[in-house]
Amino acid sequence: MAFSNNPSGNESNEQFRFRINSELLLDPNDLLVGSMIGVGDYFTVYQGWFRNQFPVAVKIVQPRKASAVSIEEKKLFQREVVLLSKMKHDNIVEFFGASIEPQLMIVTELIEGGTLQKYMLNCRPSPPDVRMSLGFALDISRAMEFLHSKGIIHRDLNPRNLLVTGDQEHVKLADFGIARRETRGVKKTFDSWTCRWMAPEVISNEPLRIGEKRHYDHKVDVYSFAVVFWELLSNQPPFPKVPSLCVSSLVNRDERPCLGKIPYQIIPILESCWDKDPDARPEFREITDSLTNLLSNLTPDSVLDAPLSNADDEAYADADDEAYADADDEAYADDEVYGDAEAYADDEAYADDEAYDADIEDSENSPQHREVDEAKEEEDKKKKKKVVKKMIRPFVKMFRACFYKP
Ligand SMILES: Nc1ncnc2c1ncn2[C@@H]1O[C@H](COP(=O)(O)OP(=O)(O)OP(=O)(O)O)[C@@H](O)[C@H]1O
Ligand SMILES: [Mg+2]
Repeated sequence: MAFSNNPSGNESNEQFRFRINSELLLDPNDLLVGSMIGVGDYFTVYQGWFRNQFPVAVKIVQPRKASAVSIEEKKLFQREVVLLSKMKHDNIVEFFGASIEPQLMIVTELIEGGTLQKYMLNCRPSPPDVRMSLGFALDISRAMEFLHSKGIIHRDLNPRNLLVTGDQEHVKLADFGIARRETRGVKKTFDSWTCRWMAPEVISNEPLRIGEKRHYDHKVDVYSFAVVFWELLSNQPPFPKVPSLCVSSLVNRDERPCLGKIPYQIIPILESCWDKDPDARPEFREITDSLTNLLSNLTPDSVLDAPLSNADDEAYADADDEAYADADDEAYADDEVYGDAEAYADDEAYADDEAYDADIEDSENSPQHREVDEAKEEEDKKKKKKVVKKMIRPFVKMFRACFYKP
């Protein structure tokens, strides 16, 4: 790939001097950049080769304005370079180097299994095997334990920022774009979908005095971990029926994702991790210990027990049906696997649409088309209902957002 415009060489460059240790910089001529593998808010990510020897991921800052990288973007880039270069851990994406010219780039190890979000979409409707979920949760906990030991809060822990290894055995933490040193942090802007993983103290709607900042600490990551862990066990998006705008008031009223299908042994871990009181949440060191114990007591035949509850079953069936599909649409808009996720969400609908069209065509051309049996009629009705649901979904979403009261 040819390097396009030179975003670091523009007027705002004069106002911002990079302070990146030269040891962290690599020679861009050693890089071969290939096809695109992901798009985030700040970066477009490409598969590449370093010195023709090993594959790498090349994250290139994508300026919001086509012509220039803003100072804000340069600061974020610099912050990510500095943080990532210090994070050497098996469950954190390995940093190889960065480049300022001809473009702002971060080069890391290539993780071939895609995001955890994509992995879970591919598993749906079932959750991953419980051993696999526990293993992934343990990987995440270890990465976070390491991060916190360095005094860093991630602040954006969600399945889009976790990558699955090529052998699908492990996950690694990626994307330090909004991580920061712990200083009883202040709120940062975030997109509405990611608020589903954010702790109540971060997304609180409580009014602030002028100049006052919202305070929180590293325990916000413990809350986010709990939501990701819950997702791994249920393979449901958090709060599928709730519009993003309303999640904040819901979690601040102590509502949490449904524990109906979660094994008994894991419920206490989730409940403590997403406790409203940050001080009541455990440290990752303790979570790592609990998960290690759980995993080591899990023999090949042992099954973790999930409570049986009809009410929960119904709730889930309901969520599976319509709201779940809504959530997928909403959830994965403007996401790097947007194509995949939308294809996934739409796949079913489109497959249904096509099947529906095909059915109508078949039945019209068939000499026996008047003899459609009851089961078939029922099936057609269901398909029509789905098509109508799909059509009115945007309006329903709008209504929910306007009138939703938790
Ligand atoms: N090391 C890697 N190996 C493989 N794919 C990667 C790697 N790093 C990033 N990606 C892909 O690129 C996408 C965007 O990367 P990243 O999250 O780092 O960028 P971002 O701009 O900070 O995104 P966002 O703000 O949406 O979180 C990831 O979701 C993932 O699909
Ligand atoms: Mg990201």
